[in-house]
Amino acid sequence: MCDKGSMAQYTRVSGFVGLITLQNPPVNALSAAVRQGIVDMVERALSDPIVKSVVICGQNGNFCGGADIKEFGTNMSGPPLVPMIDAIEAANKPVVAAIEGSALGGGLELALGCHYRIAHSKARLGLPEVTLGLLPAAGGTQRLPRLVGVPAALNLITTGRHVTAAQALQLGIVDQVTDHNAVDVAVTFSLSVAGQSLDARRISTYLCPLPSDFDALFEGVMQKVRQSARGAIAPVACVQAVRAAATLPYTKGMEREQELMATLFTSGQARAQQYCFFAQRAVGRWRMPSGARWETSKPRPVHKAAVIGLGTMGRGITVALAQTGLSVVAVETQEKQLMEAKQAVSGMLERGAKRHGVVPTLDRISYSQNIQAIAEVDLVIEAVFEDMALKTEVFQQLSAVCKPGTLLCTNTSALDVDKLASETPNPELVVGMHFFAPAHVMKLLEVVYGPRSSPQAVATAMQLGKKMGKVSVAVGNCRGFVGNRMLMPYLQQAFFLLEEGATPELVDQALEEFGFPMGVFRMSDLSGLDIGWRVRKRDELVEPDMASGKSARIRQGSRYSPLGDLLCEQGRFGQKTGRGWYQYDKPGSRVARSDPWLHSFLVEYRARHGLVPRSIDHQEVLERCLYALINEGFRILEDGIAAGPEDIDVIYVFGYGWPRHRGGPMFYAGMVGLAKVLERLEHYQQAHPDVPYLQPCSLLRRLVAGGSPPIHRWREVIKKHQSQL
Ligand SMILES: CC/C=C\CC(=O)SCCNC(=O)CCNC(=O)[C@H](O)C(C)(C)COP(=O)(O)OP(=O)(O)OC[C@H]1O[C@@H](n2cnc3c(N)ncnc32)[C@H](O)[C@@H]1OP(=O)(O)O
Repeated sequence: MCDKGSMAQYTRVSGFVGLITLQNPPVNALSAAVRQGIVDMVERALSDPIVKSVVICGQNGNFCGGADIKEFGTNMSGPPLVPMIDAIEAANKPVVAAIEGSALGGGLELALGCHYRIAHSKARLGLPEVTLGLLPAAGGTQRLPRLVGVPAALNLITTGRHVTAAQALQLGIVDQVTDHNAVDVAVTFSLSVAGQSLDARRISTYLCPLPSDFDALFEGVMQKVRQSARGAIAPVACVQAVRAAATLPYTKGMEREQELMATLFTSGQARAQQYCFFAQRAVGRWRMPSGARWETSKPRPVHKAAVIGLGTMGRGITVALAQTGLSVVAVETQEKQLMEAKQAVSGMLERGAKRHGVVPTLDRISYSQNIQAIAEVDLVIEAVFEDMALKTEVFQQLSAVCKPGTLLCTNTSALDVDKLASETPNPELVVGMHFFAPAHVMKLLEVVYGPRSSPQAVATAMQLGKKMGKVSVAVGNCRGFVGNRMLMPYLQQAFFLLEEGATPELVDQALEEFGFPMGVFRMSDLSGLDIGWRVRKRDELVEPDMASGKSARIRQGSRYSPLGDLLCEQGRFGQKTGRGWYQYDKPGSRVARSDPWLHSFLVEYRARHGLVPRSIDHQEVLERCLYALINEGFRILEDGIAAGPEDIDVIYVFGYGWPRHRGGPMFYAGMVGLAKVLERLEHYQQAHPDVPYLQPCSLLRRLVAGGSPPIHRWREVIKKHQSQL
């Protein structure tokens, strides 16, 4: 017997089992139609006198990816989840969840409403709502602590992390794990428990086990969450909801859960985080200005890759490649450096494998001092020192050594990929792969195409990025690409603020309260002030004589702050030298402390240049640093360097610490209001006419003139705007 019309299919199997299969590919999200289907099919199974037990599973080996996130911004219709799950739990026939693939969010909450849960060994479970700015409001915050205890529930709900089936079994979330077909196992199992009392199987009736250090536990978790969430409201609400589970009867706890969810559901933070979810997936559907796109560009197979240059970046890239299962040839010409790198790479692989309980992939890597060793690889990632002449030489060697068709990638954060490509006989095979340090940890990868890069080369780099677990964004070639190009006006404004009266502490505090993990000056101290100094020297911005006088603050016709250069001249390179914008106990130490020397230095500097310090508040810091950065984002869109605002936002959230609950710079601009951003830029530009970065971009003006359309409609405006430029 079978009903195929609905988005939950009903079949009677093994004579007496009602099998309900969710059917909403690709992840069987609980859309209104699916929920209606479940309600109808559960009712049908329970009212059929022949049916002794019920199994719920998902189509195509995937249980359920949770509520349909696309519905959140709409007028939601259809049966709500809570009464649907309560009805399943109240059923008088055993209901078993057969979990294959994922049981996430509402999907896991549905399973928690069932009387038993059987998972396939490869299944993954979790309550990731917090990452969407929400909490598990289909009873998840009330049932999970009752089932697994408060500490484990707090951990899972506030982090949103997924667990494996084995971990879920250990925690007590599932009753059984199988390597066989989970649906078949669940069907057999459901018959074996048919007729037995279900009193002890309804989680909502359990007493929540209370930890002895109850208050200390909640206080500790709340403190941790507030520190790491930096202004995000969902993790805090998650803690409050679990506390309700531990202190209130189930129905009262559910009321609290719903109340907290109501606040989150309509919040700007939830909208921002859900935007991030879809933006992260949208960047995979890349396209180039030539019209080449992800669907029509087939990647080349890559079985063997090489990394050239085993400094910090090369080592991280080698680890990331080996962890995908590729054979890697790691080349470093200096013997000492090669030996050190081998040791470091092995260590990173061993630690990573230990964390994941797997065998390290050391034997996938062969090390060599000889570039001839890469003759047979399918793809090379060059990661030598950031110097054009050196990279050009390496690329010429690569072209001579590699078999025809080998893809040549350069790991660079700023150099001209097109210029490098032009030095090779096959520029179509060249792309940039801008990794972020540490390369085996950071999620972001900018894949940089030049005008001559072939779509196939881009497709291959994008696919390789995905295999490495990266969020890869395809961007055009320009100075700094997307991320670092937008950082320039941000840094510049921070320097100017110091000249005008701010301190590094004030600027950093404003940015950290906004949600960045580190303010701009603490971040500069961490990455090293000498890096920017080297670039500015190369750009001939650093004057040999920093004598007093106004001319020292004008370079190439625009306002310039030599503050960073002056610090570097004093050997203050940041954490590594124990002094930078802050002071540190010793070189390499990470705890930044205010430095009276720096404050006196700023006072003297301002006096020398006739600058009268004024009081600067957090709002001005945020507006000047962030709006200047956003303005550059609009220029990037105007220039076609990024295909859409999602690309920029994903780069900033995954690579630059932009707080996810604020969606990314371009989304944030939309939230603030494009007209307001424009008005403030105009205001600051009038006050600082010698700062070109504050000159509002014409695309921003056009968007405002067009009534500030929502972000998903910007691409239409951009296209029109570009065609008229
Ligand atoms: C009352 C409120 C109660 C409950 C609240 C919730 O349940 S909120 C939702 C909680 N669930 C999640 O956060 C899970 C989100 N999904 C994922 O993490 C992954 O998609 C998943 C399930 C692990 C599968 O990963 P995979 O890499 O295989 O696929 P991908 O992520 O690319 O997704 C494929 C397409 O499915 C879309 N999608 C995924 N989940 C949902 C969802 N819950 N709702 C709507 N759409 C979803 C995703 O956007 C992809 O679409 P595409 O158009 O192909 O880009």
